[in-house]
Amino acid sequence: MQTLIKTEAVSLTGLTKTFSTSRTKVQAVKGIDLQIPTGQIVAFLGPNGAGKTTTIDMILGLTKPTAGAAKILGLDPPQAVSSGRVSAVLQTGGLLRDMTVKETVTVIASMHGKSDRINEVMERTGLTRIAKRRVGKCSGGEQQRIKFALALLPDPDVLILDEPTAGMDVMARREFWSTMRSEATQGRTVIFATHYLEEAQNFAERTILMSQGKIVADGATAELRQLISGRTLSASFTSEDQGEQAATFDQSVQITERNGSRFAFQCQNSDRFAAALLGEYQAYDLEISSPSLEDAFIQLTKDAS
Ligand SMILES: Nc1ncnc2c1ncn2[C@@H]1O[C@H](COP(=O)(O)OP(=O)(O)OP(=O)(O)O)[C@@H](O)[C@H]1O
Repeated sequence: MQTLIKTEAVSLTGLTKTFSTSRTKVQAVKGIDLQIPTGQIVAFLGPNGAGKTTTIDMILGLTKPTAGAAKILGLDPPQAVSSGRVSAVLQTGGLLRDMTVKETVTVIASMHGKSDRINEVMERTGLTRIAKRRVGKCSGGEQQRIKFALALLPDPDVLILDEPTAGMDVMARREFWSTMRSEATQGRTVIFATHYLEEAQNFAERTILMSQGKIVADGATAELRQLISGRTLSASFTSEDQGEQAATFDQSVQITERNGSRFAFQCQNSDRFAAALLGEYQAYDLEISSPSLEDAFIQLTKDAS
């Protein structure tokens, strides 16, 4: 009987990268172990300097790991990339400014032997209407879309995108993700790095949280959402006693900061608590905020240690 072994799209073992400069050593990635099955849509989420780009560069074979290994589709990165089964949209890497959008797509398509896909890919990535524009005249967001089109030309099995919406406004971002959604079908693996929790929430089924070169959480995006679903409410009271009283509203309420008669609380049921603060507890100057990604990282890193 034949045994079918399913190849992982990406497999990282003890992946480590240390950059040495004349003065210091920066441990950008600190021993990551990770398996991404084919067909999964995965977000690498993390603040600046978390190690997302370095990890992606190692997956693509653009940087050599200091220790450990990266495999993509069961192959060494350079082999996988040259097979045309892996494409990337990177932050760096320029386009030729004097060429038009259509010329750019045409040149790369002919290099891949995919000239038949030019019109389809341009249409799908919304480039048809700016086909004659010179690349140098395109906005940052439009240039990102050109890179995206180039990455789609070979019809790759694995698509890797490093902050693909950098430089796009809210509308352009929305449009980009709606195009992406239709591209992420038929078993294509999509891995993207982002700073935006919202992008991970809306698009990825799995989110890998990175902080300071390590994975601090890895799971279904919906679970992550739960984890940071609480709210912070800040309010002023007529007396400190009133603020302390308010903290007894329910078990989820915790005082996180106090400054005289101004208090900050964390709680789960923010709507009900806000109503009680303004009514029952006679609070004023109420502010409600969601925990930032940074807050979540601090919490998760604390939990992990
Ligand atoms: N070539 C390099 N030489 C020295 N340090 C580097 C180099 N590349 C990255 N680093 C450092 O490694 C750490 C991780 O950087 P990396 O770019 O991977 O993070 P990131 O999560 O992608 O951040 P961003 O969201 O800002 O792109 C940072 O501290 C960065 O300064």
